[in-house]
Amino acid sequence: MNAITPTIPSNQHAAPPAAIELVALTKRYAQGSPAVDSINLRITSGSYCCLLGPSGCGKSTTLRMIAGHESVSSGDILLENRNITNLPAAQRGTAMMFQSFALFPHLSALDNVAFSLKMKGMGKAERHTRAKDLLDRVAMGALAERKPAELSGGQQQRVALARALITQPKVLLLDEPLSALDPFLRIQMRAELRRWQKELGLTFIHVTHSQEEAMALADTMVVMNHGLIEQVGSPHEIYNRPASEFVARFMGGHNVLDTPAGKIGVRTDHMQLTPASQAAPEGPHNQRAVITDVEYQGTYVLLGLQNPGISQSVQTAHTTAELSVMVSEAAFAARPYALGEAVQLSWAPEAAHRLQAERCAPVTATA
Ligand SMILES: Nc1ncnc2c1ncn2[C@@H]1O[C@H](COP(=O)(O)OP(=O)(O)OP(=O)(O)O)[C@@H](O)[C@H]1O
Repeated sequence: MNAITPTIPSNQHAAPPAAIELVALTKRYAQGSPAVDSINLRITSGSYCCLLGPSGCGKSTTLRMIAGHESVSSGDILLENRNITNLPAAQRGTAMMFQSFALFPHLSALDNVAFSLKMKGMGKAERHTRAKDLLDRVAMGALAERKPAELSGGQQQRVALARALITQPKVLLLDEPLSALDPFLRIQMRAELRRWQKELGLTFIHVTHSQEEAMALADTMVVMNHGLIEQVGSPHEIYNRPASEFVARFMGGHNVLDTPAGKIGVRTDHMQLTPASQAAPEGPHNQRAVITDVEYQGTYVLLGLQNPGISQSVQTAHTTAELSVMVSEAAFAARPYALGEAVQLSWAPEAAHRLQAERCAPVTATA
């Protein structure tokens, strides 16, 4: 165990209690950049926290270290101020729910849920009573005798949740729990997960690569990239004020524009289009562009645009960066734009905010 005693700032008493605190947590699998690079994070008790980021950013490694399924290279993990860094998984007060649910195929739903109590030596009658109570709680009591293969994906997920809860964890860890489900069921089960978390009042830490899933579920989103935390905030904060170019691009729905003052982000639905013939004088909050793509999306039309006047020979990844503008269906019907049409793009100064180009140091973050 590392000899780290977390320093408690004098104003900390005002902060809500942390269920999980990561202190300079690092995982190094081999030479080179660490998979998780000295991250600091406090996850508020009773909150729904989503760890989000592209493949390989270190989110699953972080979750596995919290669960005790992966050793820590350096740093500490505290659960309600108790240092659990080197405790065995079963003694941490966490439980894990996996992507594939990992149910035993030969056991009934009831025996799957009761399994860990059996391992602890609890008698059959008592463990079955406790397992049945939990199955009732997730509306699966009537199907308690069925095997996993006789259950739908959503029902299996409920059994997996009951199985994770039987150990009475303080923190439930969920590793891509919805990715095995079809898109309709995924949205339904997403709502159930959120409801369960609120009803149980537990801390959920949910790993996902889906921005939409994280936005729908999280009280707090933690966006990771290359083993570092890029930004921590509510879905509204992350979507409306992405801190860096990476977060703006990863979350989508934003244009990243080069200005003399540096890079700025503007939401695609916060940009206005004007036909070139009615363009205002060029200024810091507008730009010429040409329509290169028109996509009908139902409630809105997504227009792809490119800066004009850049010959093919000088185009680079930097200069060809595409822009998008989201126009309501009604506005597009009133004034449709055609491919190749020259326009002026503009935005209100308050719709733009500065972006950091890249993170160069780990942030201290509170979720
Ligand atoms: N057991 C391992 N041995 C060596 N390297 C590993 C191991 N597990 C993960 N890595 C590496 O650590 C980095 C982070 O992996 P991790 O699985 O945490 O990423 P992730 O963000 O969860 O990605 P994904 O969404 O693809 O699961 C990656 O570069 C990965 O290749």
